Order: sequence, then structure tokens, then C-alpha cells
Amino acid sequence: MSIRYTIPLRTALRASLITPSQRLYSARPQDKPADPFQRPKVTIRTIRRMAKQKEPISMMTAQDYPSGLMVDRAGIDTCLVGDSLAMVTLGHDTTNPVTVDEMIHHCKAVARGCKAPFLIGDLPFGSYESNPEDAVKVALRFVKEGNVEAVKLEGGKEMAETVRRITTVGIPVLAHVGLTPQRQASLGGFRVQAKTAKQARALLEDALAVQEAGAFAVVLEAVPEEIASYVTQQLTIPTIGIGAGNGCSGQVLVQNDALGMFDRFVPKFTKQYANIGQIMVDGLKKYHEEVKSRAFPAKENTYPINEAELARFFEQQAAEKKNDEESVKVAKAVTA
Ligand SMILES: Nc1nc(=O)c2c([nH]1)NC[C@@H]1CN(c3ccc(C(=O)N[C@@H](CCC(=O)O)C(=O)O)cc3)CN21
Ligand SMILES: CC(C)C(=O)C(=O)O
Ligand SMILES: [Mg+2]
Repeated sequence: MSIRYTIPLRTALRASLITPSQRLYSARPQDKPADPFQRPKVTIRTIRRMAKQKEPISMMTAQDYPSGLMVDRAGIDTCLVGDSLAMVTLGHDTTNPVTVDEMIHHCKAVARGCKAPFLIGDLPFGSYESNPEDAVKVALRFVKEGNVEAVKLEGGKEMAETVRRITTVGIPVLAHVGLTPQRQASLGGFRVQAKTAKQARALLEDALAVQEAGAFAVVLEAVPEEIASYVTQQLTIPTIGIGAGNGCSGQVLVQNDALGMFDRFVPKFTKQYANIGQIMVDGLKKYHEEVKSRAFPAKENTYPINEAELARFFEQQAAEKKNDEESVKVAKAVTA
């Protein structure tokens, strides 16, 4: 009997006699080793505490299992499955074509990797605007099927009743005012908002309306810093800025922009923290070259076979096909 079976599993794990891949198959749940990336769950109470203590809230988008996993591992507070995935993951020109079923599909994947951050799903264009009843239904689907904890929707005053209805059934709502990308057609494109005194006043009224309706926070997108800071001061709920300056309660960016994985446009407000796109291209190029030069796969990337089995196989082949020169040759070589 090997020593591996004579000491308790926990001790074995600590002594690293069991490889990480074997650990996944640990029989009893209590024997699972601690995940080094595990951290406390961020809940709506955590968000309220951060807002109260004026601790900036970080939010980042994710659209699939790996991008969600990285948001979790990076220690980010909150994660948004944004409908921007229509553009950055699905390649559409706007956010508008993405459907509820598609969004839920992506939410599910993110939820599998993104455990600690507070997880929010973005309701897509056309799924919530017609009436509050439909909005409640789609929000419930996002929570039940998509495994998110909250939903986001675009709009101010005109969406207040909808925010109230969704909040009332127990689903936290993140509102979104300023540049509302789903309405880019009527805004004349992805344009900076609240650039006039009149528009700034309307923005403030919209933010106050969704706060009054029960939104737990509000995204302020593409508005001048001074206006966003003032709106933040006038609200009791936190503001999450994107292109809204440093006076907001928190910040959000689209992950593909932040990591250099989007090729179409770079809004002025994004900051590229890494160039993953280039790293991917470099890696793929190298792979392509190694396939062409046969540098890949090397011996260490291939599976061995027992010599006797190999000899037997080729002997059989040689016997069956008397004129199979290759088999005869290999059989002789291996048995020599
Ligand atoms: N990849 C990506 N990043 C985003 O931030 C994002 C999306 N997609 N899709 C949904 C919306 C659309 N957003 C955008 C897209 C473009 C600009 C943009 O190019 N803005 C111009 C300013 C235009 C003006 O002068 O009014 C800029 O130069 O930043 C802004 C926001 C933000 N959201
Ligand atoms: C940029 C954020 C706020 C968003 O709505 C999205 O990613 O869809
Ligand atoms: Mg969105």
C-alpha cells in the first residue's frame, strides 16, 4: 500500500502529494481545498456600505465564463453582463439586436465564473419599454434563468414606474441615464449628453426620478464631469460613471475596451489597461508558424504507446496486408 492511502486526505493535500487536478475529484465536500481566489460575497448591503463610507465602487462588464472569472479574481466589486456584448462579443454595430434569450445565455455563463462580485444583467432593447408588466417578467427570467442578482435598464422619468415595479418584486434595479446606447438612433449616435443647462437639468430630474422609484444605483454615461459630480452630490444612491468623470461614486468600463480586445472604436473615456488582443494575435501567429514548420507538436505534446503493443499492431498489419511496405518496415524496426 502506498503512503498516499495511509495518511488523512487533508494532510495529503497540505503536503501537496495530490496534484491540483486530482483535488477536483476529492470525494467529500469538506475536503475541498480553499480556493486561493475566494473572497467574501459582495451584496447590495456591501454596496450601500461602500456608498455610505464614500469608498469608490468598481464595476466591470463580462460576457462569458472566462471574462467573469477574471473579474472575480481581480477583486472587482460588481460585474455587469452589459448588452454591449452585442457589439464586443457578437459583432453587431449597435447594442439593439441582442435578444433576451441571448442575454440570458451570456448571464448564465458569467455567473458560473463570477461568484463574489454583485452580478447585474442588462435588459436588452425592446424587452422592457412597452409596459411594466413585461419588464417584471423579463427581469424575473434574468434572475431565475440567468442567475444574476440585479437587472439594469436604460431610462429616467419615463422608466420610473417600471423601476418601481421590478424593485417591488425583490429584484434590485440599476438605472442608466445620460447616453443611453439603446436609444442611439434618436440621440443621433453615441453622443455626449447633458451639454446644455437644459439637458443637465433633465438629467438630474431623471436621476432623481429613478432614485425615488427605488433604483439601488444609477449609471451616468457620457456626461460632463461637473454635471455628473453635481448629480452624484444630489443623490442618496451611488452613481456609477462611464465617461462621467471622477466625481461619481463608482466607475464602469467595458472589459473588451479596458483589455484591448475590441477593434471598432475607442471612446475617449476608456482606458486600456492591457493589450490582450495583441497578445492573442502574437500567440496565434506563433502557433500558425509552428504548425507550418512542424515545430509543433513536439514529443512532449504527444501520447506514448507500449513498444510491445506497437510491434504487435504493425506485425498484424504486415500479416494482413502482405504488400503494406510501411507496416513491414515499422514492424521490423520496432521488433529489432
Ligand atoms: N466597446 C464598447 N464600449 C462602450 O463603452 C460601449 C459599447 N461598446 N457599446 C455600448 C455603448 C456605446 N458607447 C459608446 C460608443 C462610442 C462612443 C464614442 O465614440 N464617443 C465619442 C464622442 C462623441 C461625441 O463627441 O459626442 C468619443 O470620441 O468618445 C461613446 C460611447 C458606450 N458603450
Ligand atoms: C457600459 C455599460 C454601462 C453598459 O450598459 C453595457 O456594457 O452594456
Ligand atoms: Mg448596456
